[in-house]
Amino acid sequence: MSPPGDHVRKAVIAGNWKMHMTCAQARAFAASFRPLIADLPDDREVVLAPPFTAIPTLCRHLAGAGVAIAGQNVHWEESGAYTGMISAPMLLEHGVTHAIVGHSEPRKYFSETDEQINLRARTAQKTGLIPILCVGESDDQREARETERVIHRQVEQGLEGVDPLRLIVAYEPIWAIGTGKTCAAEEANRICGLIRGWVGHPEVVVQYGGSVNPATIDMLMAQSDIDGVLVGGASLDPVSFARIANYQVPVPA
Ligand SMILES: O=C(CO)COP(=O)(O)O
Repeated sequence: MSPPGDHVRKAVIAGNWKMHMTCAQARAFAASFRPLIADLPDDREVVLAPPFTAIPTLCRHLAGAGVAIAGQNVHWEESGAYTGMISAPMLLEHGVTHAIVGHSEPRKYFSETDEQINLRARTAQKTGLIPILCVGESDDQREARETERVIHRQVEQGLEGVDPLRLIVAYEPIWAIGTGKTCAAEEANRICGLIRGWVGHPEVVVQYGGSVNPATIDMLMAQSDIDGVLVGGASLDPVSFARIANYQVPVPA
């Protein structure tokens, strides 16, 4: 655990657009978003993960704005017969710097395993991308009090052979994703602290994700072990995502 409010790690505010946004919509977003983040304090970084098709547009229209671009996934091979997939060199060619791996949606809809996710994370690092490894328990697992066991396994298997210093881990409880139910800040902080311990390096950046919005961001960022957020729905609107990026930690009374 870190002392409260002592953020030695740079905060990382990331948006995951999932399967939203055409190139035209990404262009309009960039035009509105750019002036709203012009004066961000330098204690934080902003990352956006658009769909693959909107990556070149977003890279071009946010050039010089201080926004890093992420892939929403990355294959473990650098090329090959994998119809429909995108490799790390393909992302790097456009200036992409990060890649989400192990998000609960591909885990659920495409049956991604911890072993595959580990291969993705390793390939990402090997080629120079920073993996954003997502972990988190389902509602049933939470009810069955399996949260710690599930996340411990995801961290241990997902990060085998992965360098903790070129890595972000996002704690995304599945029951909080897209439901409007943000995990209580103290509970999210507790799990993020556990994740830091399991990764075994105090400098690893640990984010929280799950229904983060402009009303909850300041309290989340006030927590000692939450170094940033991974935002879905609220990152589609430039005003709300800019408000999240411009978070202000409340000063204790
Ligand atoms: O899955 C998420 C980010 O990766 C969270 O999505 P929401 O912010 O829409 O709950």
